[in-house]
Amino acid sequence: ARVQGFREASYTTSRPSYRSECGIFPTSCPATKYRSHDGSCNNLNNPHWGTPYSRYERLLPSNYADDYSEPTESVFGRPLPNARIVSSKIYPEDPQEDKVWTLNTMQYGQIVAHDMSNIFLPKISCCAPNNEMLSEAPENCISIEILKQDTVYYSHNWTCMSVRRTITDKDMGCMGKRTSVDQISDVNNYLDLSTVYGQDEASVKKIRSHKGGRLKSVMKNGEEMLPAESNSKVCTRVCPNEPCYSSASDQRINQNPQLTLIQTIYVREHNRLADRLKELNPGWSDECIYQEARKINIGQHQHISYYEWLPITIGRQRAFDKKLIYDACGHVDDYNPKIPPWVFNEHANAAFRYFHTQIAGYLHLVDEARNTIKTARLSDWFNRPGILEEKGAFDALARGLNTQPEMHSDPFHDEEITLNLFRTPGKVMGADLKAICIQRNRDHGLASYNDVRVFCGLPRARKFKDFLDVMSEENIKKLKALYMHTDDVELTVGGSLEEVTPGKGQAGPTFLCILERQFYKTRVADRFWFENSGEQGFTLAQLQEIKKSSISRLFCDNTNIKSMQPQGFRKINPTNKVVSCNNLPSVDLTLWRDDNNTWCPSTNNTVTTAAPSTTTTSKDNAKKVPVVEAPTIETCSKIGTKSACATETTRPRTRPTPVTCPYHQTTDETEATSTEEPTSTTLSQSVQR
Ligand code: HEM
Repeated sequence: ARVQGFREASYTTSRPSYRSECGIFPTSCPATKYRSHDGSCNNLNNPHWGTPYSRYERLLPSNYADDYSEPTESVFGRPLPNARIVSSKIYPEDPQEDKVWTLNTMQYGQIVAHDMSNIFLPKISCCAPNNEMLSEAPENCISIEILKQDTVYYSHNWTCMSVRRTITDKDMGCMGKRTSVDQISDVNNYLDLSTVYGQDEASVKKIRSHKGGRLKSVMKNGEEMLPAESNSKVCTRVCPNEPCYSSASDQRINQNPQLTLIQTIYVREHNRLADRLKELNPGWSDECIYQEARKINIGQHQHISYYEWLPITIGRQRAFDKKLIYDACGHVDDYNPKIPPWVFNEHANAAFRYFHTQIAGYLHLVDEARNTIKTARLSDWFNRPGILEEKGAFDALARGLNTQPEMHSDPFHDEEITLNLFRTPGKVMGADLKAICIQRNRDHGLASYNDVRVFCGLPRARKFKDFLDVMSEENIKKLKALYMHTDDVELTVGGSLEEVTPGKGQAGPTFLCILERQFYKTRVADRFWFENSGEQGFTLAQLQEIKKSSISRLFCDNTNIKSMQPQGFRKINPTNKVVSCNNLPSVDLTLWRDDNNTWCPSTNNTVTTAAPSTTTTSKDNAKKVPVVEAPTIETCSKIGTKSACATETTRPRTRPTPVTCPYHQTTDETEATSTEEPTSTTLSQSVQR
């Protein structure tokens, strides 16, 4: 039986138009069993913990060169090498595909990253020790014009060799206080699908349809898509009518097609859940259905993130040893109200970014037989999500994510992100993500690589050869050619050169040490964590259903894909063969049947017969309800070929486009020699049965 008496989660938080404090401070916390959208009141003793506009936490004290200088010299006054030069020497392109994991492993990582943090750049930049936000106070700002120029410079000029720094807190009004300030993240820190549901109560209002608990969506060519904005400036448009999706959920949603694809899948999943809950509980209100569907969706996301994705990323054994996951089907109840959920600056702005190494420059569009039918060049589609609305492209890209390998975790990076990031149509080059990441490390004054090594139990390197404990001689040589002293090596750079131990995660020891600390707190600091019992949690039987969710089933349920390998993060191989979607475990939602209509006591219990919706989710529903057909991008409809307004799509590549991906073949050398870890018990068992 469910505990009764909660109120529905609708309340306001205090958000002054002129923010003087970092974070959002709720005026009161309502008695509700649902999490808020901005993360407030998750921790009842510290209701502002985890809210947007809060500081990144630091594992180690900041390490700014000095209060006034440009971050082009180290804390010891020695000049630092130009970030773009470091990037080109340390992170050249040398494409090695990963032998075990699919591109979906990389892509899901970005979903997790965006859920947890986002540097807040415009206008406001830093947070003083007294929690004062140094931002809009005029005396602290140089001028908005300068900021604009800097933004332009930052966006377009990273390609040239004379790289300037990124916007720093010095620009933003923290001058003279560099050593004591922290940067700010503008999204809530909990792993709660805030990328889908938005960051506060105000933005979620724009995303919800307010009917049947659903999120807004539209049908286009028989596909459920996010509502597009016709005149949004956040996207690049080659054709005038290219869609651009709402930034009400997360401003980065349009950044690359595969990111948009997974976010769309999560919106479809919400609506699929909402439709089913409504069927089971016709008396539930819109609010009740919305909150329960959201809760299930987040539970599934947390399960997939921690039980499928995280063990690949940081190593299964480590995930168990560090109490990030449990070999248990029941509740875990490890919530610790004393631990704040803040994201570590060293995590978001160094360690977690390491996985940019896994990005592939070309996205495969794959048919149901797992043949690659086309490829799309990544830099043709930055901030151009319209590719997803091309006929058949959504499903083909979705299959591609689960078929194409991610790139191997090593210092090498695809030039699509080190030369062509955010390349605009007609331009031959774009920006350099790795140079940006190095500059970001400097701007944020992150503790040095050597200091973090010591924090993580490695000895301080006095000479470059002391790095030999975790790095190859060749990589040490590269560092020595660029840096004057071991203490000058930035965390971003040093950590990325550490050897990755096969079977023990996808990063070296220093980054793993940071990642494991972050993922521990992200879990135990969340009162609404899906494995917690209590009024806000799932019943034991429901939890066991949630634990059946998987990345593969998520894709099956929300695309037209008919078959999937059971472990979508793992490449197709003889022990992970493509099977009918019907054979994959699914969450039995009948456990959410509320015959007495007691779960949502404040619900208006009248059964409403809503007007036919113009939106729908599942394939079945798509046939039943009227559909709003949207115009297609006629002239841009041929992916990878030149058309009236297509971008330049080809550059000479040494890599041939693979033609087929024969999953049915039994010999797979890469799998035989791979260094993969033991498979997840739950998943592999369910598959083999
Ligand atoms: C095609 C894929 C990706 C692209 C194009 C991309 C691009 C970017 C860009 C442009 C930034 C902001 C850089 C700055 O201004 O400092 C960023 C930040 C970041 N990226 Fe990625 N990224 C991708 C995938 C990933 C993946 C796979 C991960 C991790 C698994 C990741 C983790 C992060 C993190 C943690 C940040 C900083 C977040 C924050 O602001 O707190 N990214 N990325």
